[in-house]
Amino acid sequence: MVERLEAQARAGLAESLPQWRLVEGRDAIRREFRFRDFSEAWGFMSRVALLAEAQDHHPEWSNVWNRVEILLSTHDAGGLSERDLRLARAIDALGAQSVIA
Ligand SMILES: C[C@H](O)[C@H](O)[C@H]1CNC2=NC(N)=NC(=O)C2=N1
Repeated sequence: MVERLEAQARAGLAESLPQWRLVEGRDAIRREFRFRDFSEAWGFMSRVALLAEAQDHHPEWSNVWNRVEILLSTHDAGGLSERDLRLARAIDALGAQSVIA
């Protein structure tokens, strides 16, 4: 059973994951990544897909050419859990290499 995040972890989100934003109307976080072109965006998505499989935790996402939008929430918990934070941190580490600032 996956537990939803406690108040303390929520309060620290802005500091622990500064590039992610809470989604309005839903217990989820999102971040948009931009790359040089589609090929780099797709390469990033491939790496994220492998991560997601390894963590058995999967993003809701979309891609438009060089943009990748990722939303994280834990379906099994009905909202944010530590699993989302763990995946977000790992995605940040991947995305840092090729994102256009
Ligand atoms: C059975 C399997 O472990 C679960 O369905 C996993 C798979 N990936 C998942 N991904 C996300 N985002 N939330 C989940 O609750 C979830 N559950």
